[in-house]
Amino acid sequence: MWNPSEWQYRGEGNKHLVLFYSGCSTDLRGKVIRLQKLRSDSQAIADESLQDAQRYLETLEKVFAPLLGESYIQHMVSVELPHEFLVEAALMTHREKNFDRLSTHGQLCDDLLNGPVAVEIKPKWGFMPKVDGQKQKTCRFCMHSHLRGSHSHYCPIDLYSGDRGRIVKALSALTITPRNNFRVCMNEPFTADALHTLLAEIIMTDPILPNLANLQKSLDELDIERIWPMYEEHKDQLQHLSIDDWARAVNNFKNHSHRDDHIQRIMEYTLSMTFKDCSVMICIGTSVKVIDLDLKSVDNIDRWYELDQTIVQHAVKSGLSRQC
Ligand SMILES: O=P(O)(O)O[C@@H]1[C@@H](OP(=O)(O)O)[C@H](OP(=O)(O)O)[C@H](O)[C@H](OP(=O)(O)O)[C@H]1OP(=O)(O)O
Ligand SMILES: Nc1ncnc2c1ncn2[C@@H]1O[C@H](COP(=O)(O)OP(=O)(O)OP(=O)(O)O)[C@@H](O)[C@H]1O
Repeated sequence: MWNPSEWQYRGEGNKHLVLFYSGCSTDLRGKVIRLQKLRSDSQAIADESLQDAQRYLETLEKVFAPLLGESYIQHMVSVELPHEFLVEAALMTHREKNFDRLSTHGQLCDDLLNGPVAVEIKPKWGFMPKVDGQKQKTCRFCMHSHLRGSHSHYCPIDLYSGDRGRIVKALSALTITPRNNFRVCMNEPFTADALHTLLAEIIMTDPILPNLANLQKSLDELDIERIWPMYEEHKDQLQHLSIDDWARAVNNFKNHSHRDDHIQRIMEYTLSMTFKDCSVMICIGTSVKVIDLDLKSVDNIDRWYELDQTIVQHAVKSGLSRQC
């Protein structure tokens, strides 16, 4: 079953390598395996890899499905992989190798880029925060692009706008400068115009983008500028959060309760960061799913605050006038 020559590279991020099945087994046809990249300083042994893989599935079920809706979450099963398979799989990376080995347990799931036309969009931040100044004018993505000196004309606010013309404008910008925000897999000939028209239709009728923007915004009501001081005060109470703690925070959020609880607000902000960084997989005519729903750690809050300040200060100092 685990013959490495029957698996090929599908994609990878910072933390996972994804391979698709190209062999003859009917059970595995149309599947991918998602493997976690580990560094040698990580202590993960087989047991921990199993726990990590199970933890990911449990987080999807208890934290992200209740927020996003079951239908957008892809079904996954945890599988154990033989050592020889992992050694060969590690050689398939396309990035400069940023890991020492792969976890012994991975997730087997449907290949969402396997259809006649499939698209992966990492839409990023789809709302303008309620903070005076530059943040009211220019969206986070455009300010970040400006800091990076990027030539991309993609603005997420266009993509999330619900307006056909603006959606097509965003898709055209993504086609010219896809960066890590856009990937198209086509097994049928399609012009860019035809693809944009089809995608715009799906984006306008499927509720996924409004839902994502709404989650990003309502989980981030206070902005990092108010979250960071709360985090500095409560850091010590935020160690070792369990999946059940996160599930409780989701429940509180959905019930509009614990609005004055700082820990609750910090956890909500952290959840919003996953929704600002996930990807939407559109397999035309088949499915729309959300991937890369990894729970971010609250330990990132210092870094997020620093980056936020760097991005905004650069926009202000350089007189960025863009209105999103
Ligand atoms: O901060 P951002 O908006 O640049 O997002 C990071 C992403 O950069 P991007 O802007 O999409 O190129 C970044 O993507 P790349 O590595 O650049 O493909 C990661 O997704 C990163 O998440 P993590 O730290 O690996 O959990 C993302 O970091 P987080 O901020 O979500 O922690
Ligand atoms: N079910 C799937 N079907 C097809 N391709 C997939 C699937 N899951 C992931 N991929 C591809 O593999 C890439 C990496 O997967 P994933 O986003 O899970 O990795 P990651 O390391 O967690 O990413 P990041 O660095 O953004 O956190 C995706 O961008 C996508 O191109």
